[in-house]
Amino acid sequence: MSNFGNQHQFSIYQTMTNPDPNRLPVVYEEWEKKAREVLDDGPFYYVAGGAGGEHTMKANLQAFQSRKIVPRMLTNVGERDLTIELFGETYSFPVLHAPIGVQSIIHPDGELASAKACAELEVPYIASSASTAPMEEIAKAMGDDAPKWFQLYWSKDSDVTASFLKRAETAGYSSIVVTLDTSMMAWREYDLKNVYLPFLMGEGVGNYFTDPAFRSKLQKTPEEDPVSATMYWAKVFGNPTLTWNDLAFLREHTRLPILLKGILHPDDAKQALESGVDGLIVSNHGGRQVDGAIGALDALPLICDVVQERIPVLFDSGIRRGSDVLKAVALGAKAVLVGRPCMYGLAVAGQQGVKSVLKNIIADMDITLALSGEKAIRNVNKSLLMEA
Ligand SMILES: Cc1cc2nc3c(=O)[nH]c(=O)nc-3n(C[C@H](O)[C@H](O)[C@H](O)COP(=O)(O)O)c2cc1C
Ligand SMILES: CCCCCCC(=O)C(=O)O
Repeated sequence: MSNFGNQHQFSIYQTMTNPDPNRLPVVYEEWEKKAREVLDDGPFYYVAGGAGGEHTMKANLQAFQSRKIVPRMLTNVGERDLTIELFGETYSFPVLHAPIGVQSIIHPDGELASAKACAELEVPYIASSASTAPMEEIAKAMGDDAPKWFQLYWSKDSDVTASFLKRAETAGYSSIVVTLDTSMMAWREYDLKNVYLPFLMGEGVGNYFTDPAFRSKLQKTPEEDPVSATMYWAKVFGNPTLTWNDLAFLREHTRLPILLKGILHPDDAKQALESGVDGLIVSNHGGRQVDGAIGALDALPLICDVVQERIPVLFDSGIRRGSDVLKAVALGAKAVLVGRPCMYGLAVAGQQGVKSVLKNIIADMDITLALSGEKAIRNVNKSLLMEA
């Protein structure tokens, strides 16, 4: 049973009789609207926008709408258990903070605010390779006991990749999420229109500019010559030549569990199983990479059919409310990652905003679980759902 759940006894009455003193939004759409008010066009559309005509971004939300929960009655749901097990650890909820880079464009406290909000809630924070703050600072801000994972952008410079893996392990991260769908930036129409790419303004390079392997490749330090350092970053950030055979390199350089993020095709799930990775994250990067790609929730049951619970499958792309978490879990996800909603929380109210967004999703999930007739999130399965 989760401490957070026990301490706070999620109930709509409790929430209403103890209203948030800061009067932060509750409605997801209001967080987004308020974020729009506080952010300039460049940063707002960088976060909110997707690839191409944003068809996949819309398909992500549509995939949730087309599945309906069919609640069960008289099942004694007085006590709920929201905990899950992953890689030998017990986590309080089936909810993690998605890896999100360049958070300094959203709030001056950036990743440190988000990570601290997660630490307060016992929600694992996945620190992005493209964070503005270096991974060591994020880990320190969270504290030793807070659950933290590291997301790897697999650099063309293998010394940098190996160095990131070593640093993550030393800093106390407990799993490595390898994002496969972003070897290069997609065609993002709003960013092109706004001529806005945060990396070219020195955001999101905190892990690179502090990295000994990265620095050793430069003629002048990033402090002396940030332009040349940024050019080297652009050259080595991603590696579109990678193949499944290259995964052995990652295995050789870390003893931590490795999860592959961005899996959508069942044949890739088969390859992943053969390559011996420890987990998968079904994701289309929130519709930010391949416009026209399958809605992520539509891909989830296809991947879970192949995996057959041999390794954990996690999910992201479109989680907005508690019922979305339930639907993803019912379709086979062990846990979900929350992305854009946290960034709207960060924009509006920094650490408190991220905390509030995550707390609301978890409370909504707990109540919806109970009202659907289930008491343990780990027992939720596809019998909870019907296709509309
Ligand atoms: C502003 C922004 C930056 C992101 N940066 C990263 C990143 O650095 N690494 C990564 O693996 N995914 C990144 N993502 C993708 C998220 O991890 C996640 O897949 C996506 O946000 C899920 O879609 P949703 O936010 O619509 O639910 C980013 C997403 C956004 C919105
Ligand atoms: C050069 C591409 C960097 C992308 C890093 C951030 C990200 O993942 C995103 O979706 O934006």
